[in-house]
Amino acid sequence: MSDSSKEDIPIIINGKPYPDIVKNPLNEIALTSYILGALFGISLGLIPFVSFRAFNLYLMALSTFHFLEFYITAKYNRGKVHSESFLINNGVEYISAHLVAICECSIERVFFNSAKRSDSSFINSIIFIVGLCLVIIGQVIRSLAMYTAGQSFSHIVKTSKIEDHDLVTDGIYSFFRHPSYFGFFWWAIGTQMMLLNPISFVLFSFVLWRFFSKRINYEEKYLVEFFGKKYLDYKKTVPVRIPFIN
Ligand SMILES: C[S@@+](CC[C@H](N)C(=O)[O-])C[C@H]1O[C@@H](n2cnc3c(N)ncnc32)[C@H](O)[C@@H]1O
Repeated sequence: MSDSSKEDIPIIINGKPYPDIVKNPLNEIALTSYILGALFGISLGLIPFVSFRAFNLYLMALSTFHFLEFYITAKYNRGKVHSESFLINNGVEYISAHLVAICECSIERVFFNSAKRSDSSFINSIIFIVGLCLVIIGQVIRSLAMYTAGQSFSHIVKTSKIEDHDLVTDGIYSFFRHPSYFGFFWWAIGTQMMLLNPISFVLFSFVLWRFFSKRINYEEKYLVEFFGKKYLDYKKTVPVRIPFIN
């Protein structure tokens, strides 16, 4: 993921953390927000005129996700907000996975048109609806996690404890041990179900599961180091709820 030098100690003004203007070039933030808003608006506006509506919904889900990553950080964790908080530059694997998904649905749309239609069979309709629900629920859980963790949330895993990092065990963290990962996992899988993309569905499930399994292990080593027995007790009582990750 991104460069850790962007996550330094926050600037404090009147006792409150304030977004660092150097890390938040206003022209870049404004342009990124404009592009994400335009993508959302154009995709929504074209829905009545296109036959593959799931693709428009997918673009709307993508633009909403990236907008909210920045917005929630700016609102509830403003000392840590920076231009990369949009998480658009989320690593080669992330961008490649979405490019593969777009290629898959374009190719299948040309060669297996009826199999891509959510109204062509009962099974397709169910997969599409479940996918849409996962996207919405996944997004809500992810955003709620960022809001609940507040200043303790950081897009980059902390390897040394900073002063404003408290252990969060309330709200959505009392039901999921890693709610933002749980939300992202199902959001991403949901996008591929919505698109009726069998290959990317398997690819996303496998790659994300492996990524979060390793990431949680790594993250928890530091959480135990920072919070000791408190974290171990929390770990014992609250599950991750991503299948086969303890
Ligand atoms: C990208 S956030 C993800 C948080 C959490 N894993 C989740 O899925 O909601 C990563 C940062 O959150 C911190 N973190 C994870 N769980 C935490 C908790 N329960 N309380 C406080 N900080 C936590 C980690 O130390 C790490 O620096």
